[in-house]
Amino acid sequence: MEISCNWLVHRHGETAFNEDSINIRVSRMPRIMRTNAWLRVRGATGWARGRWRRRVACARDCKRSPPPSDHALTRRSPSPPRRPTARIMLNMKLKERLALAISAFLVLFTLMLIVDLQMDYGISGHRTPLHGRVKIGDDVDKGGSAYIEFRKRFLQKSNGSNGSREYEPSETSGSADAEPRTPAPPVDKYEDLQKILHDQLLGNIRYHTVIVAPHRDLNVLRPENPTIGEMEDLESSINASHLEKFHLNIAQHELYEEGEPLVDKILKDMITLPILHVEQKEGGTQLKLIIDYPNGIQALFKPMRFARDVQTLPNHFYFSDYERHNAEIAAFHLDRILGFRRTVPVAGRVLNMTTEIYDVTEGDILKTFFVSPANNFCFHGKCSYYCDTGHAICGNPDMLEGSFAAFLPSSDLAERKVWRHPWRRSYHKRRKAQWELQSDYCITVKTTPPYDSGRRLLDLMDMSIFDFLTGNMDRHHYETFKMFGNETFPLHLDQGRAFGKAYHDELSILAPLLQCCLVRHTTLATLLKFHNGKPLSAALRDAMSSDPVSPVLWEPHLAALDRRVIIILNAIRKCIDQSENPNVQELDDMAIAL
Ligand SMILES: Nc1ncnc2c1ncn2[C@@H]1O[C@H](COP(=O)(O)OP(=O)(O)OP(=O)(O)O)[C@@H](O)[C@H]1O
Ligand SMILES: [Mn+2]
Repeated sequence: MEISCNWLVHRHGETAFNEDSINIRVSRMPRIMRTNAWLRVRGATGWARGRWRRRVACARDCKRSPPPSDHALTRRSPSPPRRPTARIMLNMKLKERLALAISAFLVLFTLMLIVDLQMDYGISGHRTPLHGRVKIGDDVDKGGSAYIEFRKRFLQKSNGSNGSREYEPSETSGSADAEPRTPAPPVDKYEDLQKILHDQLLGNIRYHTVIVAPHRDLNVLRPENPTIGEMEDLESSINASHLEKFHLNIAQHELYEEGEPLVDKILKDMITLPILHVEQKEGGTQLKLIIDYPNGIQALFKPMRFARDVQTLPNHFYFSDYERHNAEIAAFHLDRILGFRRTVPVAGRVLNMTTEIYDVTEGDILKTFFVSPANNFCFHGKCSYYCDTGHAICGNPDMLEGSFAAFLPSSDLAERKVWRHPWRRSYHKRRKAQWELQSDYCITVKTTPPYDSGRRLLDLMDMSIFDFLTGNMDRHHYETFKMFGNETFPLHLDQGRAFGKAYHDELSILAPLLQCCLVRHTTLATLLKFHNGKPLSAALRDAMSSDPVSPVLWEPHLAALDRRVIIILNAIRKCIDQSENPNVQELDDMAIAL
């Protein structure tokens, strides 16, 4: 079986997948069987070689004299006459019969594969269909989540087939040109949701299964909220930089306080201070530079690669998408506007590549600088993705735009813990993650520390909303500050792959919210405020207008935000419906079946 799989997969040219599957199978066997498995593989090769030699010999001799076995058969004449097919089968040697059987099996298998693709249904159950349609979770919702139900309804109203929706430019409140548009006033004000919030504040609702009231939310209660400075017993000196002061002010429950004046000062520092030194950052997949300013201030630089209106290539997966510097800037402002305050300050700036990069760096990166055929100054650095001449970063002719993210405190001051995101994607073109296959996945997460108590699960709901708004599918890990233990906020770090598709709303990013049906009162209140008041697009546009590289976002991306707020509100409403009428899904399923 291992051999035939090997053959099949190689025919499709998928060596990596093949090696994986073979290794997994072999490594699961007991040691002695593993040896046998390999012997079988080796035996097969020897067998094939022997067969090839015999065929060559046969090509020389067979025509002249029939093989001895044929003579033997002709002598056994008294036996009763057989049907022609049976005779052919008998005349065949064992190995030829074997070969015929294998060929027949392969033809059948290929047919099954074709049928499988047509039906969009994985043969193994764990194999993702090869084309773009994504089947998420079981058909029947086992965990009381609203995911399947919501997706069905969502799709009934849309022309998409993959649990998400594609829009034509004319369909959205924004247009493909860069003209800002004011969206029409909302038809549905979500008064049902507003009423729940109101009742919660009045204390009329003590407990709600979907909306977590402020008096139950540790992010609001904050029984303790020490800062890094307090934990480490450090105070900033008079001549400390804004960034140092900012570091010491980072608290257990937020990166910075609402209205913190240091944030704007840090933005200004990163935009205006001279650049003293530049070095490529180790780790990560795409090129990033560490920028040194005077007074020990540092920033993480991501370069501009494309114009604002260049979207994710249709055939690119989320994990092979390029990073966009402007997504980092926009996500910082969005995080601040939404009141999360979990993203480091990020600003845009245009650099002179000669004096502000080339002249102040050293090492191997220097060897990657060149002048392009269009006479622009370019470099590509060294990294695991897109660091070659074909994907170089080029100035115009030597001026380069980029994002500058304030550096987090060093690990000497505040070590960070890296967590695998429970709803991380598979990062494989055909494999699915567990949450995509299991509709009651949230139950598994909810019962596993640190998601079984405290604020963490609610933080993931916020992150899912934040990422859905920006279209970021690349949330594989997240980080927290170790010194605060588990009861602390997760950083919203790395939004390089956000804002890639302005006309596509990727519903699967909302899976944590839809599978758990849980949201903070405060987060819902913020979304309703933008939906019924000044739209999120307008608030973000205003917030980013003072950035040196403004306009930071292409207008259709801003318009998408208002559209996505509505989708989130609908999702929350669906969750509430489901919690109040747990049998509603069964009824809907019956209705669909009829
Ligand atoms: N502002 C920052 N200050 C200090 N370190 C940072 C900052 N932002 C990111 N990092 C660190 O640098 C690493 C790489 O950053 P980032 O995730 O943005 O790059 P990336 O190339 O997109 O990585 P990946 O490909 O793994 O997603 C992160 O794991 C994080 O620990
Ligand atoms: Mn990244």
